[in-house]
Amino acid sequence: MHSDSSSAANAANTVLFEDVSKRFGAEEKSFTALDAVDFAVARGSITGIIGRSGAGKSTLIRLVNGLERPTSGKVIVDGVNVPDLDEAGLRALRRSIGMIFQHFNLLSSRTAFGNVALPLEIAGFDRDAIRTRVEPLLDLVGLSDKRDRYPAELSGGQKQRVGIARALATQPKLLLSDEATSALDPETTQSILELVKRINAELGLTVLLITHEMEVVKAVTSDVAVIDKGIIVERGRTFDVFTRPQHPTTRALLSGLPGSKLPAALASGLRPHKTQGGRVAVRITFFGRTAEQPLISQLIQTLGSDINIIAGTVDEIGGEPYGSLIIAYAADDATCAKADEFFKANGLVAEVLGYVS
Ligand SMILES: Nc1ncnc2c1ncn2[C@@H]1O[C@H](COP(=O)(O)OP(=O)(O)OP(=O)(O)O)[C@@H](O)[C@H]1O
Repeated sequence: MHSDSSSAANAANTVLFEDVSKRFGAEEKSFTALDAVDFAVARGSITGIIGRSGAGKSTLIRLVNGLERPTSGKVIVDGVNVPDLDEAGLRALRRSIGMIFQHFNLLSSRTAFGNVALPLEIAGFDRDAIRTRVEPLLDLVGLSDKRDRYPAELSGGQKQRVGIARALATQPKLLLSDEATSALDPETTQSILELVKRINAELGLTVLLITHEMEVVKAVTSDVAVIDKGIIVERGRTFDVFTRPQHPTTRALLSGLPGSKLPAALASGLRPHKTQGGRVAVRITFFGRTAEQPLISQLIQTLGSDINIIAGTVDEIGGEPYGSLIIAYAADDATCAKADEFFKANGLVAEVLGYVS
């Protein structure tokens, strides 16, 4: 029974963390970097891990390629528990995992071609086999014309493309990305993310990325986990987590996203408590089919009173559209009860932001 369910879990997931804890330091002064983490990275997904500095993101990723050992629990990659591997097993594991980094980690003495070839040389491929493998990879990342350039002659985006081609050289099943776009400008970030998405779709590669950039998670990931002080506090489909964040840490991390900030005039006028004859400001989020219905005119009819539309945005998360609208209406109990009933009946997520006079 148990082995059936675990083999099903291994088929569906490239990485499984089972009750993983990691403590650093001696017993009495030890520091818990990861605490009872249960988390799966679905095969073929682009999964993001977000969290504040020091939350445990890098530790989590270092457990996957065996650079750290868990204090307890299992880290299963493609059906194999990484802490059980010997040196030869770890070398084979690392060949099956590609990794890209914030500062690219290219060898300055080698050309683009030479950097991509390096893991193949280490794995013992001959010159012809290396050329056959490297040239299509340089082509895939759009750098065929830069094959003989040294890193110093390449832009940041081009260096990261070399890093991606190098990560793919040993035909890994899993790509780990550690802040890979954090040193790049927004436009270059966008083009690197497009490349990661293409690789994920065309090669069926599972991608696990850690980042502090919420825009990156929003643009490319299908799934996300939020880590806070070593504990996974929230996880799910990126669309669900980003449109309906439950945990205060998630809300705080997402508050920096464009569109989630309140217009300055509204923010300065918001009060936490009702005032006599005042109005309530509410953010409504629309998804899927609800976005297509004439909900505002229906709401006006339902409430029988005027509604101010204060701000609105339409956006996309992981390719799925959603809209958000901030409105204000009379804050008396009867109107609020009717509005709540309307939101519930129409499957709308409504969040009270505060009160305005
Ligand atoms: N080798 C180590 N020895 C002792 N403590 C460590 C060690 N490695 C990490 N830590 C601690 O574990 C915690 C988690 O570190 P980690 O690098 O995983 O965080 P992070 O979320 O990746 O942070 P950042 O975004 O700043 O890179 C931190 O408090 C860190 O100081």
